[in-house]
Amino acid sequence: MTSPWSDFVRIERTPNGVGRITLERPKALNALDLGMVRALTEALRAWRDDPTVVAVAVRGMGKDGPFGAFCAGGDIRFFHQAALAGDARLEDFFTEEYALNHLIYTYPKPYLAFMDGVVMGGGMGISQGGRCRIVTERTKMAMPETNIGLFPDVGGGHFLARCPGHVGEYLGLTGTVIGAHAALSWGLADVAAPSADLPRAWEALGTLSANSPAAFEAAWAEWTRRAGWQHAQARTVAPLAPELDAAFAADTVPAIVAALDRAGTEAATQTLALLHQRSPLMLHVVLAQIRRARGMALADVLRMERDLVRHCFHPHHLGRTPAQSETVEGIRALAVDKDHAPRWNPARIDDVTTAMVEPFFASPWPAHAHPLRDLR
Ligand SMILES: CC(C)(COP(=O)([O-])OP(=O)(O)OC[C@H]1O[C@@H](n2cnc3c(N)ncnc32)[C@H](O)[C@@H]1OP(=O)(O)O)[C@@H](O)C(=O)NCCC(=O)NCCSC(=O)/C=C/C[N+](C)(C)C
Repeated sequence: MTSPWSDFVRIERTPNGVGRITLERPKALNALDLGMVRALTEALRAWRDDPTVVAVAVRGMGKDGPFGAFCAGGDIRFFHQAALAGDARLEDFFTEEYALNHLIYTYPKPYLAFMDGVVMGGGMGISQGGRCRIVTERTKMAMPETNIGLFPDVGGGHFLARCPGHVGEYLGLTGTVIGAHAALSWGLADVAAPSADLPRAWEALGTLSANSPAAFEAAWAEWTRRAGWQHAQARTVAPLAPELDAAFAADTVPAIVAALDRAGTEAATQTLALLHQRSPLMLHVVLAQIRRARGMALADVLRMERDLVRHCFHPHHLGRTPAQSETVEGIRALAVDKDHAPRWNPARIDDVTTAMVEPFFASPWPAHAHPLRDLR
């Protein structure tokens, strides 16, 4: 049945105690709106507290049926409209989405994410905290937010900071799209499956016999091994190209740019071209976000990101209104006017100052009034 919170979320519980969720908004690549976030949260809380439920799985509906697309992130068109209209639901969305991400990370039962097709932004937020993150040859994974004048949130600081070497900075700043191989190598997936296997795997969830979450996890692991799926432990880590890793180790964005310029390889030149398309302001913010997140617990990372997203849409410290925010401009260019020509402000990486970046990290709320104060 569809959730009472959203027609875009189908919720079912199999007789053997597996909660199954299907995102059903294929025309927007299953982009998440507030109703979908609430539907997921309510289902997950109910199943967490139901002793007869042993595991949960989530997938997306593609244009030709189940699978083929997981989730392209938060509904950026809604962000744009809501920011321009001063719609208070935007703030609720941010708080509730981050709380959902935290719920998934701390979920006491196996959470399986079938990450077939597009997995971006908020799609990473509802999968990276899972215990079994399944990718396929069709997976297109990214944290593309610098392309829309935003930053890799939904726990991006947490999971990007934990990638090997300086992969996290590379992915977060450039928004590069990766496939199954890189996702497995860099700790962003647990198992790779042929997409053709997914329908029977989904059905198998309803047949595995397990009377506890631990027994389910063991039975599922055995099923995937028999199916010949490739587990992350079996892989050697494929590093980022050495010149990219060295460049993204630099202390500042201009120093990263200079290092890529000096390296001059094809990979460095392509990476440099990507960086020059992104919001210069947000490149600086994202570098600081990932570096700070390395020393922080998940709940603190999400609180920091909640502060950052508030400043992104209310950039008073830059003397700008919500309508003049870098994010509203980035979404306009990508998904509203679709001219793909954002007018970033400042336009040049070298023109971003510390005084523009540092206030993003000052919380607009005292600790006792923070919207995510209860996360542990
Ligand atoms: C590269 C993408 C994913 C796919 O490109 P494509 O060419 O294969 O498909 P197309 O762009 O035509 O998309 C099909 C339709 O889906 C709509 N769409 C796609 N993504 C979204 C989205 N995130 N929100 C709303 N609608 C979306 C797209 O407009 C098309 O609709 P029409 O046919 O024009 O009616 C490409 O779609 C893309 O780059 N999408 C954006 C990806 C992105 O930036 N994701 C991150 C979003 S921010 C986020 O997730 C953070 C959330 C946290 N928080 C809320 C707290 C800020």
